[in-house]
Amino acid sequence: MLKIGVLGLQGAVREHIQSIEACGAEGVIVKTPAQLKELDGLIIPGGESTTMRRLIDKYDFMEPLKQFAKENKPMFGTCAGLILLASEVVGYEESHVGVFDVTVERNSFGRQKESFEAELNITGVGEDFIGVFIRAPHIVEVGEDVEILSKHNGRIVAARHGHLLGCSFHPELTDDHRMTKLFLEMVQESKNNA
Ligand SMILES: NC(=O)CC[C@H](N)C(=O)O
Repeated sequence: MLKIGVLGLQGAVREHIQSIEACGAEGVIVKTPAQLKELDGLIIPGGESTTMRRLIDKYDFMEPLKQFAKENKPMFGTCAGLILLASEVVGYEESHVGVFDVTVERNSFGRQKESFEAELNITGVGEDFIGVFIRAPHIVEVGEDVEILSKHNGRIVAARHGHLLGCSFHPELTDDHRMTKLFLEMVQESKNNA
């Protein structure tokens, strides 16, 4: 059985665990860097990226997270998690984990649209996926080898680069587990290749 961790420092952790379990994998709440060693894949959840970053530093997660990506272990960042994985964040000099070759902009859907739902078509997932956007970032630009999976109103809201996946919205907040399933397929693929 695949073992998927959810970084458990802050944010929508439990909902991701439920989605992972609904897809038939084992979900683990990750509280210490040592736990990363036993995982096949890791989800960085939505929440508040600045708070999560502070906790990543406080609990010495930064190097182990970079190492995890370097070992080609799949990572999936949702909303704030996407911001944490991105190689560039608009308006900030430094990225956070910085392993995902995309530029993101925070809170980029405007004040009047702090939170909304939208029907999305997502490559590899399907049509009519309800994306829940909460003070969501969007992807401004992607690197050469990054595949754009979905756009909303012309803005990129999901992308994949090899073993890395990111989306602007919160797939764990609906009962539609197709996005989690896509990630689990990536994890299985990477495990088969290892
Ligand atoms: N729902 C979310 O994860 C919001 C992300 C938040 N706006 C941030 O910048 O971290």
